[in-house]
Amino acid sequence: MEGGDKVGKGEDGGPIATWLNKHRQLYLESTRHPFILSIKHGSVDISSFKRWLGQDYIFVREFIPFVASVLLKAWKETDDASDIDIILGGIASLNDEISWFKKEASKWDVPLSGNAPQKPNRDYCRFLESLMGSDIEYSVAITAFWAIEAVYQESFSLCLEDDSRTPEELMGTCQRWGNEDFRQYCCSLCRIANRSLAKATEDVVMKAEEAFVHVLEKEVGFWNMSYGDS
Ligand SMILES: Cc1ncc(CN)c(N)n1
Repeated sequence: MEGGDKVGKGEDGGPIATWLNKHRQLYLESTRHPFILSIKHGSVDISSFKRWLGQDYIFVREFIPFVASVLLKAWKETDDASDIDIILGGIASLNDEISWFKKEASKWDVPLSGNAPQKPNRDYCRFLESLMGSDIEYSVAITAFWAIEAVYQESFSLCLEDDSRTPEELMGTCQRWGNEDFRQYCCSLCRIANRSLAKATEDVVMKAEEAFVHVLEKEVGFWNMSYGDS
């Protein structure tokens, strides 16, 4: 891992490194959002955090079948069986993640049932569903999967840096996605995506880049939602 590469950023010179530069402004908007910076600076409004927590639980419930669809595409299309092991590892950790959400929600008195998804969440989940179809190639789906994980990894690792003033009671949340193991997992997903893209047609590579941009846009919308009335 070259120095300076914080998250799996296509350090193996595949198309993802190119896209991260080409769409740098949007990538920064999604990974240094004011909501994340407010956690890092210790100025976060707890009602924003609680709104994000309730909405993210709804998102993760939709994310599980999406990851399962990526696993199925890997089984059908990949030439490297280790892809399946890595994606399966991601599904296993989602099982633990659901338990974490339930514990965290009860700690903050955030109701998880009867919580309606707000429009940015509904839009994001609809986008996930659009990627689950058998008409969507593995290269496109695995690129979106990497991007979704990488945005959270980079965002929450910001809140763990030495100069952070992250409130103690939010450290568990930041460590969940900001930790080194999750960064390594994102690097693995990035390598898988780059390897798949290297063998893809120009048209599929273009669709994967569009999916990458859509993920970044949906992530910005998701963070914005924590401010309420969206
Ligand atoms: C909106 C969102 N994006 C990404 C993640 C990380 N799986 C998440 N939990 N929620």
